[in-house]
Amino acid sequence: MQLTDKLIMSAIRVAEEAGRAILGVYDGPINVTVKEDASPLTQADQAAHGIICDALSQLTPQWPVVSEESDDAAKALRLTADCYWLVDPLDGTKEFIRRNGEFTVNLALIHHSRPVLGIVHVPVQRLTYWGGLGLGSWRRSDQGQQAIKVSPPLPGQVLKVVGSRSHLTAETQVYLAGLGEYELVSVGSSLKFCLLAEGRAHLYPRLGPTCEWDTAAAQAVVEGAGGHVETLEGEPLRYGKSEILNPWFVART
Ligand SMILES: Nc1ncnc2c1ncn2[C@@H]1O[C@H](COP(=O)(O)O)[C@@H](OP(=O)(O)O)[C@H]1O
Ligand SMILES: [Mg+2]
Repeated sequence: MQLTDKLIMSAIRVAEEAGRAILGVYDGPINVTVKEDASPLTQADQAAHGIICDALSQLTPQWPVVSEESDDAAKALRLTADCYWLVDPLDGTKEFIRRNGEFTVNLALIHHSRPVLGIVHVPVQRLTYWGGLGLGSWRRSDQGQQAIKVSPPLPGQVLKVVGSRSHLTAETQVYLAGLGEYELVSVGSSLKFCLLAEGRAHLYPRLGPTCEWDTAAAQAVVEGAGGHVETLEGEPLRYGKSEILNPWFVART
């Protein structure tokens, strides 16, 4: 499978277009409904989902699109397709509803169970991260574009840890208590991975539930930046598992 710059740039434009639709909702009244799994859904999740599914289906008709907001038949494609887009149109819906800016648009290309390309767009910051193993990782904002790399803690430096703002579990707190000295920054959505990928955090332990679409794009960005996203057994997170839930994991430099 060939990932050309043209394809990557086109997919980035799709994420950014979805981001503009999300901001259109963010600036007005937000209608919140509750899904079967009790998680919130807004008209912004649905608008972004529609834009992304339509645009990616046109861009790469050979690869199915599986989104958090897809129906069950489309979601099941992740169990059989060799190569597919895995999308979270609006990660951090709770942060979106709170209007704290910590939400992202996430497009991952999965090939043979691995995220080979990830795009994470942060609408409020007009900021996009992308990358993958063998591609490197990049960030682009109004200030310009640059390659990004993870930055392991320097000797004597306090460990910078990122954790969920809305879903920090007791198990994660027990893990943190075993770390010695650390500084915890709470952030919503897949932004946590991006802070690690660009060297602003050292560790993101997630001993709690996430779904495959929450992690795939940002895992590719971390891996392209030289970092790792691993289960507690030290295996890279994989996709197309029989369960949509990921095992607990740690993202690290
Ligand atoms: N009990 C649970 N089961 C499955 N996924 C959960 C969950 N609690 C949180 N998540 C996932 O965590 C994501 C938010 O991550 P964070 O807590 O790091 O901001 C949510 O994404 P959405 O906002 O897209 O629903 C959701 O998918
Ligand atoms: Mg999500």
